[in-house]
Amino acid sequence: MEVSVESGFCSSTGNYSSKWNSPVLPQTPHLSLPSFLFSQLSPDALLKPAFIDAKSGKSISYGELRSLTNTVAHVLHSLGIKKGDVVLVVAPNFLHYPLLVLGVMSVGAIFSTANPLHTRLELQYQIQDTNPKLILTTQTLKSKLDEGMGSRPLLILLEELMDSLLHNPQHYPTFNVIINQDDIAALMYSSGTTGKSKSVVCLHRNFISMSCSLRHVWEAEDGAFNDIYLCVLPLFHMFGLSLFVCGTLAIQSTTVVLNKYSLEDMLVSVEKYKVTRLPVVPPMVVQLVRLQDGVKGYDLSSVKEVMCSGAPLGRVHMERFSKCYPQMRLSQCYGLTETCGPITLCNGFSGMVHESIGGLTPHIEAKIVDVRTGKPLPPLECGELYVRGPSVMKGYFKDPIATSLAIDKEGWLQTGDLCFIDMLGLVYIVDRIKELIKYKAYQVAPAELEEILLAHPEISEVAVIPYPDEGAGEIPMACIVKKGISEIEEECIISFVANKIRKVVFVDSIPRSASGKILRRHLKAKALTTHQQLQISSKL
Ligand SMILES: CC(C)(COP(=O)(O)OP(=O)(O)OC[C@H]1O[C@@H](n2cnc3c(N)ncnc32)[C@H](O)[C@@H]1OP(=O)(O)O)[C@@H](O)C(=O)NCCC(=O)NCCSC(=O)/C=C/c1ccc(O)cc1
Repeated sequence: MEVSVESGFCSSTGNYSSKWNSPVLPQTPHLSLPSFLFSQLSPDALLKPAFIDAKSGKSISYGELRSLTNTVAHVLHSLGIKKGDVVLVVAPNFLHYPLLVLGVMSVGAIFSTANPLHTRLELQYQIQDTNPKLILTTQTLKSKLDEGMGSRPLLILLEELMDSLLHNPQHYPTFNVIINQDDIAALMYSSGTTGKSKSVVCLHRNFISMSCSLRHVWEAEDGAFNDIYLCVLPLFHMFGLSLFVCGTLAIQSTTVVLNKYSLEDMLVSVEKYKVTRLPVVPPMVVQLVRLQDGVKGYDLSSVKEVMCSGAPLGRVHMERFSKCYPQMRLSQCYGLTETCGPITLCNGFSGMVHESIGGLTPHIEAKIVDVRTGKPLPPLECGELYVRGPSVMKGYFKDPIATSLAIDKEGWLQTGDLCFIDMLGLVYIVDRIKELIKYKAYQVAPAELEEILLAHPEISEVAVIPYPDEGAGEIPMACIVKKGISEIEEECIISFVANKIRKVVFVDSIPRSASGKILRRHLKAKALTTHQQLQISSKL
């Protein structure tokens, strides 16, 4: 086999392998993510804060995290939660969020999340899909979950649960249940490459390997144990969850948690806690550049690295950022909900790599596949990125068809992203093939909005596509064919989908392939020019 040391490309298989030497993954079949993380705890870390609440300064040490995780497991058990039951958490970030994740997993139950910004209908869809036995939510969000539930799961307020846990501490023996690495640890929602959002089955094995990889890569840099991370990313999505439950706990560093992102709160927290690493999504980078004058009053000198992911970051923003903040390294990483966290990272690569999303993380293999021929391509040639490795999901929950379309028999996951890999093994994203819109780095599935819009009596055909926007990255735009003599207007359409469409263009027809599939690329180009023309004429 001819494997290039520089690129990791094997000319006989057409596969790229990670350039990292691979950390040993635990082989014992009986292992959960929490027991793995706590088995690695060093005595030095026991009194060290694992998480700090940015606003109040309250913290939870590694020792407390371990004992409280055990308490949560006992409490959930006493509520009738058993191995394999789904526990849904609908909440924004808070100090004890990671504790709940670990507690649910420790009882052998399946942790699931929902975006607290979801509408009542979206929450209902998720509840019907995963059938949780217990929902944990906040007082403010309760009313969204209360009404219209069919067979009602048990609902507990997080404020009450946390209050009783923290104010009546009890000493429990170590909770004992056999959990296998191949048991399901979490169900997380993703749009995949096509269609409506689906529930991704993440095994303990997936998260354990993610923890091992992140630790291996992050520890390669000096001082990882003393790093202070700021968590401004939502923990109910995989980017945040993987970094702050699998990653930072594995290297036993400290994470400062912000309940809700605002630029000002982020800057105050960076200064107050001397944050060293700042994982962000592109809209935050854009804001840091745009509002740089307001940033000048803050001491940000502690920040070594800003790690950006979740959506593409335009070259122009990277350049502006590097000019404004020359002391901070801006790096990108890349992952999908389906890969249970990052599978490329820039750590370990020096020089001008900031346009790349980094090199493959340990144990991850990749293929760049020619979209027309299906053949693997060598370095510098562009095709769809396929990945394989121990953190790749088991599949989509109760959806073997979607699973087989996403993962082939050899275990390759189709990412839906058009990429190339250079001679140094660095990966670059060129375009997106999948039908997905990234609004503020949140995934928006066109099929979901199209289904709602088609139910409108004055709409005969619709296609939802991404439209570029500097602040949000992309906004969902609906291309609408009106029914008959309808005079329906943009505002009416936007409010019909609870404001989830931000622009509308009216078209005569939706271009489709011979098999009836919407030709989105064609439409994107056409809608873009039509919209620009409309904008120009409205300014005249
Ligand atoms: C800080 C942001 C960028 C801006 O904050 P904001 O302006 O205060 O906005 P909000 O978060 O309060 O509100 C979001 C907006 O998005 C809308 N929204 C809210 N969820 C939705 C929705 N699912 N549909 C469609 N509209 C919505 C919501 O209605 C609202 O609309 P609007 O007020 O009109 O702007 C914030 O949006 C934010 O935290 N975004 C991050 C999203 C995020 O974590 N994305 C990652 C998803 S997981 C993934 O795809 C990748 C995994 C991954 C794994 C490993 C890696 O290394 C890399 C990646």
